[in-house]
Parts: sequence; C-alpha cells; structure tokens
Amino acid sequence: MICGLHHVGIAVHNLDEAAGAYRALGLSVEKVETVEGEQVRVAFIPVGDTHIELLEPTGASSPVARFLEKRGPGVHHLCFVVDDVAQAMAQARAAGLLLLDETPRVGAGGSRVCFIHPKSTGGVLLELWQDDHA
Ligand SMILES: C[C@@H](C(=O)O)C(=O)SCCNC(=O)CCNC(=O)[C@H](O)C(C)(C)COP(=O)(O)OP(=O)(O)OC[C@H]1O[C@@H](n2cnc3c(N)ncnc32)[C@H](O)[C@@H]1OP(=O)(O)O
Ligand SMILES: [Co+2]
Repeated sequence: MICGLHHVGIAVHNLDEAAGAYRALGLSVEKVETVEGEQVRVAFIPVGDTHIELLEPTGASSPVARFLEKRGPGVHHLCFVVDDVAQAMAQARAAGLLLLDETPRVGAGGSRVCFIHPKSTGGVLLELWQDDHA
C-alpha cells in the first residue's frame, strides 16, 4: 500500500550550490549522505510531510550522471513510501509495470527500495521506499 510521497528526487551537478536556492526559501538541508550503490551523494530537505532529495553523482557511471548528460539538471524521480515493498513490487509487476529490481536494493538511510522504469509509467521514474527504521 502506498502511504505517501516520501521525496521528489532532483538531479544536480553540485549539491551544495543547488541547496542554496532551497535555503534561500527558508528550508533546511538535512541528512547528507553518500549512497555507494547508486554512486550518488544525497541531501534531504523536509517540506511539510515530504522531502526534496538532491542527487549529485559521485562517479561517471552513476544513473544520475547519465541523466545530467542527456537531460541536464531537474526533476529525476518521485518516491512513494510503502508499508511493504515486496507487496508493492508484486502489485506493480502484476499490473505490467517494468521493475528495475528483482528484489529491493539499498536506498538512502538504509531503506529498502525498488525503481520502476519511466517507459512503463508515462515518462516518470518511480521509486518505492520501505523504511524499516521509521
Ligand atoms: C539514493 C536513492 C534513494 O532515494 O534512496 C535514490 O533515489 S538513487 C537515484 C539514482 N538511481 C536510479 O535512478 C536507479 C534507477 N535508474 C536507472 O536504472 C536508470 O536511470 C534508468 C531509469 C533505467 C534509465 O537509464 P538509461 O538512461 O541508461 O536508460 P535508457 O537508455 O534505457 O533510457 C530510456 C529512456 O528513459 C529516459 N530516462 C532516463 N532517466 C530518466 C528519468 N529519471 N526520468 C524520466 N526518463 C528518464 C531516457 O532519457 C531515455 O529516454 P529516450 O528513450 O526518450 O531517450
Ligand atoms: Co530517491
């Protein structure tokens, strides 16, 4: 079951520079971490019940580096919080969506996540997120 919008992922060349615009609006940047598996450095900016996730690539083969090359900086994905990622994946698979993961991968903060290919969702990369520490 989808419980909410956890974050909107934004691809940026430089996380610290990009954070400036959000700080100028009075938002605060929290939880900066590197997620090795995705080759990204991320920062979470709380906004009400959801977050902005800034994504800076840490290597040339990062999916975010490829995105920046092809499309430039901007909105990269939407991430839904789910109560049971395995169940949400099974539901998405049964509906014919193209999952990028057979089993959940490790996301930010040790979450368990799965991505859904944008070509099966009308052009938007989706992430399903189960937070076991919440
Ligand atoms: C830390 C973690 C977390 O929050 O916990 C994160 O979010 S990590 C976030 C970073 N990690 C990820 O994104 C992991 C999952 N992503 C991937 O595996 C990849 O980025 C893909 C989504 C498969 C796309 O890769 P790639 O561009 O190499 O594939 P492709 O050549 O098959 O691309 C097919 C088409 O999708 C488009 N495309 C690529 N990325 C897109 C995106 N983010 N949103 C919408 N469209 C996108 C391409 O421009 C291309 O369009 P045309 O055909 O029209 O040219
Ligand atoms: Co994300």
